[in-house]
Amino acid sequence: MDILKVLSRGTKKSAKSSLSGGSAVGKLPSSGTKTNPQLYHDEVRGQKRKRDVEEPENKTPEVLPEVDFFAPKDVAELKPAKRAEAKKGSKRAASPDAEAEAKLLSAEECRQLLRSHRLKVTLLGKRDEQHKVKKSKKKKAVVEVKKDKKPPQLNPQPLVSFGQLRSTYNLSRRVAENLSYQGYRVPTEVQMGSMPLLIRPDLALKGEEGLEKGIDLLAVAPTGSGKTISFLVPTINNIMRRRAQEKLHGIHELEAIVIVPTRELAYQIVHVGNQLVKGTGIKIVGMRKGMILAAESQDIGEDSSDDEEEKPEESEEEEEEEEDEEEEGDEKKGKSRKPKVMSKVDILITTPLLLLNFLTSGSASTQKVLPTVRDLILDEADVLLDPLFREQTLGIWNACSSSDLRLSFWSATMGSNIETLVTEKLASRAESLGITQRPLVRLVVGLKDTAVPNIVHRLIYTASEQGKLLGLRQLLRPTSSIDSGPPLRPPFLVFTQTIDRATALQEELKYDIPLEAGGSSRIAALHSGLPDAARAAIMRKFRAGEIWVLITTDVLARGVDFAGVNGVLNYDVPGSSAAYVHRAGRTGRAGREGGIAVTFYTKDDIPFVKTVANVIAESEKQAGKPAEESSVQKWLLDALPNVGKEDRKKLKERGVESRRTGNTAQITSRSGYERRKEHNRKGAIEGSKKRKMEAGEDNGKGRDGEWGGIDD
Ligand SMILES: Nc1ncnc2c1ncn2[C@@H]1O[C@H](COP(=O)(O)OP(=O)(O)OP(=O)(O)O)[C@@H](O)[C@H]1O
Repeated sequence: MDILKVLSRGTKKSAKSSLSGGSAVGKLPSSGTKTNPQLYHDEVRGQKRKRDVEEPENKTPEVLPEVDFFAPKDVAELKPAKRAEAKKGSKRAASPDAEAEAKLLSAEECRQLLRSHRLKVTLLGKRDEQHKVKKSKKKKAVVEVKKDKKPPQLNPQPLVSFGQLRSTYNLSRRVAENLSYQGYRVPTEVQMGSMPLLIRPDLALKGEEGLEKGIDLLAVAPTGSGKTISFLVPTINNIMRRRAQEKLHGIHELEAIVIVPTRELAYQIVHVGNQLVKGTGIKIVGMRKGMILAAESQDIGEDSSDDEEEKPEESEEEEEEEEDEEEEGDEKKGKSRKPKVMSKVDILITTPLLLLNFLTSGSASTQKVLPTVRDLILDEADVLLDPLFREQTLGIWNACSSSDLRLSFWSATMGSNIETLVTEKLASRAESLGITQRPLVRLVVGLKDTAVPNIVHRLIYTASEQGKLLGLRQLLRPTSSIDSGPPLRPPFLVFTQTIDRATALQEELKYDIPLEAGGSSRIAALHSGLPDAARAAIMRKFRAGEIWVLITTDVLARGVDFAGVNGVLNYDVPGSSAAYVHRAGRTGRAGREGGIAVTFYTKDDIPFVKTVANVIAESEKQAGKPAEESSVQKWLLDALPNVGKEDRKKLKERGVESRRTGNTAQITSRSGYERRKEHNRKGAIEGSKKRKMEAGEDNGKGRDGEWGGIDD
């Protein structure tokens, strides 16, 4: 019965959890222990950090609230005293611009504070020049050019506390209150760096010629570091400020679009956004198939027939009901659902193809444009600008025709190729519109690209595929632990390379959990081959703690926030270092300790393990772990072969080849005879279904051009 006890632990919501048996267990993400969301707070030599002196609210982590990990952070859940406190705080803080300026930190204080939080802000823009030189000159010349043209570093005002959003940056009172209700106490590094830049660039970049009017932003910050709040709060606030200035009350106009790679992430952002817009009148909507938005047609130069078509006014309740239904999926309602005219959307959250389909629907000679959009946000920008989605994403980007458009790009991983693409695209857009290009600022938290510093990493070699299965079963046992480190405890995520393998692994493990503990209902598989309703239901159950082991593909690798997930198991090696970072980053969110990422590898994976091993080594280095204690010893790093460019590309696109076909593609503990018998039982219909699914997966996309699995 031990397994029941162990698995039940993951679902407890109280900080005084029933976890027992060692301090490591007490620190699990699901246990609700206090945490500090700031990953980096190095000492600044010879200077006490100003925020420690000035901001009592910021003295924490001791006073951080206990977190109810799986529950939505709803205002209604907060105690009345806390609500009143939040309200008082935000009212008290109102102040005019002059006062705000007086509160700004000196340039040196900014520099010190940014440095102590490992925040690096640079002005991009000259890179294209560097690249041209790189191609045409010899190596020596390149080095010289690079040295000379290092992008200039900036020291913008960092956000020292959330209270400052109101007192210094004049954030809308409502939004400040809503943010306060979330229970956050200190801004994370990415919030420190980005929010002033996006809310009040004139203050944050005071004195920086040409930047005060506003910037485009490329932000690279670790997984789970609060990027969603970083882009949503400024976006909401900018809409409110502009409407207040122009005395536009009670209107709805599509002003901001957030593009994300998966529908799970879209729903999640709608949910987070809805907490922030309560009482503001702003509507955040998730894009759905058949939804019609207000748009202009580019070719005929006037509104097309379906533009601005008003439907009878809906009551707030009706609209809210519709949004709630999104999570349930459209399938339930059948295909007869009519396309709907949306007249009330201020912020749209969408996957690329859904919106592009709308923009390109209708006559082939017309293309719809969205001139009212002033904020275009690419969350998980590197994947959205990867060749897989690039055309779709750029299609939307091109349709946002406002000369005031502000762009921001967010991810935990951003290759230099993406930076170059963004820089070039911004320049060509400015040229074609005949406008001055906004400056592009890059903000990096920690070291660019490569780390998940606040979790434990383990690389485990098994002699065969069967060994991995045994290993996973071992991990499901209550007494097991990995080496001498903390055990992997449910709830956790298991990543496989393909949809087939996810399904097969679920089949294989479903009787491993005793009936008394919920049996097979505790294990589920989620992938892009499932209908919307099933995906939404699984997500809901996992968040509610009803599912303990969720087997999935890379469809859940990015952005999805399961605060109480204790660990990630890479049953199959990820296809790139970025894929490892994003998968591993599903645990240890908001600085929570005790998260663990385990990666199994077999001899088939050896050519590709070095990328993962490097990320682990870098993560541990950033976390301050001495090299001799690293879980990837130097001898292993030295011994692992380097991966050639071509192989890396192939792996990224297709995964480990042998796992797509043949014996090692199967996950099973059954004998060959049993497997053949089972195989013969499968009918032709089943076979054709499977082929369709594989076709969708082959190009890395699931249905609707969504992020589906392999690739990164
Ligand atoms: N200042 C804060 N203090 C504590 N928790 C926070 C803070 N800001 C955000 N969070 C919480 O941190 C978690 C992760 O936030 P979010 O999903 O925005 O991360 P992310 O940076 O977008 O991660 P990813 O790169 O994986 O998409 C969320 O549960 C969010 O509620």
